[in-house]
Amino acid sequence: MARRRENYHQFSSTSFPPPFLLTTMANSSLLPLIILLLSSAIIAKKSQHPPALSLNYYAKSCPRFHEILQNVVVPKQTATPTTAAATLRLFFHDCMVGGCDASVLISSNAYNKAERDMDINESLAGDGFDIVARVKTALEIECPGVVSCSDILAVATRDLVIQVGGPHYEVKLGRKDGLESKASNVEGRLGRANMTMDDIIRIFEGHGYTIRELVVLMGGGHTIGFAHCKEFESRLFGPKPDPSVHPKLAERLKAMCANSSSDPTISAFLDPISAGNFDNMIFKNLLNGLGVLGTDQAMASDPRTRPFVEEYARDPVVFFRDFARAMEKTSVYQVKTGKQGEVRRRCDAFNNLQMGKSKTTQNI
Ligand code: HEM
Ligand SMILES: [Ca+2]
Repeated sequence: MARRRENYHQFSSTSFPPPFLLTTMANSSLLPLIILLLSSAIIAKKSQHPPALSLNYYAKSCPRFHEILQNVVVPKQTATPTTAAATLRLFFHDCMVGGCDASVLISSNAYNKAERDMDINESLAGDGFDIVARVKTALEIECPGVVSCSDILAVATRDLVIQVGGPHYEVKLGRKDGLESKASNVEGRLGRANMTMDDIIRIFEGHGYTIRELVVLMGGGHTIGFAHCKEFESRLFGPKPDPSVHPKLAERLKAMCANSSSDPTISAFLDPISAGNFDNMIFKNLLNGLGVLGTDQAMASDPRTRPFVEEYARDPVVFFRDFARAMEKTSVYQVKTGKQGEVRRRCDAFNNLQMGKSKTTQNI
């Protein structure tokens, strides 16, 4: 009773409305907000945002990761200089199809026609697959089941780009290997050398790249490596030879590809002037009609891409800076973390060999 009086006294003498009523009012107006916060916290906990990638992901679980990788990569590139280009293309073809998740490394089996058996991937050179497999074997001895094939591919690519003279960029770690690899996922996600610039731009924009990034990636990618005759022959021999091919280059390529029907392995350097080095020569070439692929040459004629070709031909520092940024962006594209993937025991097979059996039978 006394308390009630006391309270009453407080109400009447100090403030109106009384504090307890104020709190209640405040509570009631905040109630929807509190409910919202609580429910979103519950939802967030349920959907458990996947962990982010980090630079020191293997610092505790496999501290010698990078050293072990380098012990395989450096001598392999020295002995087989085609490795860098093979690995860079492999990495790009992986990332563009379902993200950088090593899906391109999976071998087909009786149940599943995998990405690597799509025609566009059949020309991926063996050295890229080989380097990942060898690094994986070396790592499994020291830290079994720890390092993903997708992290190996991403870091090997970066190190090989540097080894052939390209720029450094950071590669965050913690990617998981994908649980799906279907040939039917590839179409429309990678460009082909006979496409129009409209098609190429559409594909790159679909992946979230600007036209500037398209030019730096395509040019940077093709500053090293080879193309088989079938990728550019129509520019030389077709009913209407492409007038944008420099006559001297046309002559050389024609002589080279004369017997390509009997030997389909014949290939030409994508950058005929400085093939082995990662440099901005490819852009200078394009301005002089020395592009081997039709799509590369088209970057120099299309008004949407030409300004960037000119800029990179002029300024190797800007080219390196932009290529590094675009590669760093590529390396985290649609990556899988946490339970979205796995760390494969071997890079060419899912841990569960029956993976996707029922879903993928129709691909065969
Ligand atoms: C839509 C754009 C692109 C098209 C149409 C294209 C097309 C091609 C073609 C036709 C080849 C020759 C393949 C062969 O005959 O074996 C090739 C090779 C290559 N591409 Fe691309 N490419 C594109 C973008 C890229 C990008 C963005 C990169 C990397 C950043 C890249 C990296 C490479 C490399 C390194 C090679 C040489 C592979 C080797 O020597 O083993 N390409 N590309
Ligand atoms: Ca992939």
